Amino acid sequence: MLYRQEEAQKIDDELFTEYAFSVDQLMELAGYSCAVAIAKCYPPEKLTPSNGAVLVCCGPGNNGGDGLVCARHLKLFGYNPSLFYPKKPNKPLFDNLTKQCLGMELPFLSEFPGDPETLQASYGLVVDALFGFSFTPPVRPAFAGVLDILRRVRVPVCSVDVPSGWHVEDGDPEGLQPDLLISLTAPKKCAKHFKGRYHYLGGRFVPRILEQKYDLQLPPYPGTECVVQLKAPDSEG
Ligand SMILES: NC(=O)C1=CN([C@@H]2O[C@H](COP(=O)(O)OP(=O)(O)OC[C@H]3O[C@@H](n4cnc5c(N)ncnc54)[C@H](O)[C@@H]3O)[C@@H](O)[C@H]2O)[C@H](O)CC1
Ligand SMILES: [K+]
Repeated sequence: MLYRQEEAQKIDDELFTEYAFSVDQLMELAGYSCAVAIAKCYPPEKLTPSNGAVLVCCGPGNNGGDGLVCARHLKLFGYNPSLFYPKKPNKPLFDNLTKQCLGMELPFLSEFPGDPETLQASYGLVVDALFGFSFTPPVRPAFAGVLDILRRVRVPVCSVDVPSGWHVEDGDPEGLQPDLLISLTAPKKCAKHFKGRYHYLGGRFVPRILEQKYDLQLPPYPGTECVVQLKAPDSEG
């Protein structure tokens, strides 16, 4: 079951109000599941360049927060993440997530690599945590250049929840084409346009009653896993 932007926002809101979760809690689980899905698809020892360098691009909303959490866990999993975080909101949640990353020796870039070639010479993977389910196209100028470079890089791009720049329901055929999509809570409608090799669902925190209310029909997570694979490359599937 694929769901609409408005439903995604309602479910999110209910998790915080009716079910009394805090944003930090859900963001930790969301970002952690992204790091786990990335580690399953691209083990650090197989990345080129061989130092496990990953560029994590974080946007101004909660999708960006998921990116900060994901970067921290990637570091613990043996990757070498750097962050690009040009528009940090002035809120304790994002201050703390930033401090945690700095405390774990993750560098923050002052400028985005100027072209796809420069980016892929230094990083074997990009995490796209720029925009999630609250994005409305077209992208504003501040992020247009970054999205254009991400659209053209040849290293795999892993998108958190929604490929950035895509309409949450209609996608964007000319836009970014990630190799991995990690849908959070439940896949949004745009996921039907996803053409990459790997699709995972993460954010294993949805109470059964909420799942039934929105008829999410979530696939069963295996055992104690925090992610479930929805699409594998043809050779594996
Ligand atoms: N319940 C869950 O599944 C959880 C999901 N999480 C993640 O949170 C995002 C949604 O976060 P939200 O803060 O609502 O919005 P976004 O991050 O998608 O973006 C808002 C941000 O973007 C700016 N913006 C919007 N449109 C444009 C545009 N056209 N150009 C430039 N900028 C734009 C807007 O001004 C805001 O600043 C969800 O996808 C998950 O990734 C949580 O982690 C918790 C649980
Ligand atoms: K994203």
